[in-house]
Amino acid sequence: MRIIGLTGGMGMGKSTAAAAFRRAGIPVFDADATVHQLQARGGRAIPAIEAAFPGTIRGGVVDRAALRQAVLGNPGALTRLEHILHPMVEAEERAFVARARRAGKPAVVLDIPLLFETKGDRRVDTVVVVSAPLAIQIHRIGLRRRMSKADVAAVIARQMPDREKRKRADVVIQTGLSRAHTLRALRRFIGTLRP
Ligand SMILES: CC(C)(COP(=O)(O)OP(=O)(O)OC[C@H]1O[C@@H](n2cnc3c(N)ncnc32)[C@H](O)[C@@H]1O)[C@@H](O)C(=O)NCCC(=O)NCCS
Ligand SMILES: Nc1ncnc2c1ncn2[C@@H]1O[C@H](COP(=O)(O)OP(=O)(O)OP(=O)(O)O)[C@@H](O)[C@H]1O
Repeated sequence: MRIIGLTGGMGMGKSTAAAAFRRAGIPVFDADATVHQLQARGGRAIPAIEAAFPGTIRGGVVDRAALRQAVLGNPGALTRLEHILHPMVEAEERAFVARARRAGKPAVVLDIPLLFETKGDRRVDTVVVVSAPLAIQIHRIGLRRRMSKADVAAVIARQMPDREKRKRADVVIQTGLSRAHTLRALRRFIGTLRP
C-alpha cells in the first residue's frame, strides 16, 4: 500500500487537495479533524487539556478560541499542548493505516499540517506539498477564518517555511493559480498511482 503524506501551510489548499483524493476513492486521514474530535464532547484529550490549561473546557468540550488564546504567542504552552495531542493523533493515524491495509486499499493519504515538523515524512512513501505565494496564503486565510492578524502570523511562524517544505517535497502542487489548474495537477498525480 502506498502511503502519501499531504502537507502545506495554513490556507495553502490541503483540504481542497484532500477532497480531490477522496473523490478518486483514496481514503484520507485528516489530522486537524482528529484534533477536533479529540477535543470534542467525550474526546480523549479533554482531561489532560483541562489539567494543563484550566478554564479552557466549557460544558464538557474544549473552547477552541480560549485554548488558542492560551497557547498562541506562547511557544512553551503550545509545545505542552502538542505533547498532549500529537501522540494521540499518531495513534489514530496508525489505526487508520492498519484498517486501510486490512481492507486491501492500494493507497492512502495522510493530511497532516505538521508532517515535516513531527517527522511524519519518515512514515510515508511520497510527500505532496500544496503551495502558494505568501500574499495569496494570507488573503485566503482572511477570507475564511475569524482569526486576528497576530494569530495568523503566530501560526505561520510556527510552521516550517513554505520554501523549505517545497525543497523536501517529492511533488509540489501549485495552488496559487486557478482551482481548475490545481485540480488538473492533482488528477495527473493521482493517475500515476494506478497500478
Ligand atoms: C490551537 C488550537 C486550539 C486552535 O484551534 P482552532 O479551531 O482555532 O484552529 P484549527 O485547529 O482549525 O487550526 C488553525 C490552523 O493552525 C494550524 N495549527 C494548529 N495547531 C498548530 C500547531 N501546533 N503548529 C502549527 N500550526 C498549527 C492548523 O493546521 C490550521 O491550519 C488547535 O489548533 C490545537 O489544538 N492545536 C494543537 C494541535 C496541533 O498541533 N495541531 C496541528 C495538526 S496535528
Ligand atoms: N487552487 C485554488 N484556487 C483558488 N482557491 C483555492 C485554491 N485552493 C484553495 N483555495 C481556497 O483557499 C482557501 C484555503 O483552502 P483549504 O481550506 O483547502 O486550505 P487548507 O490548507 O486546508 O487550510 P487550513 O490549514 O487553514 O485548514 C479555501 O477558501 C479554498 O477555497
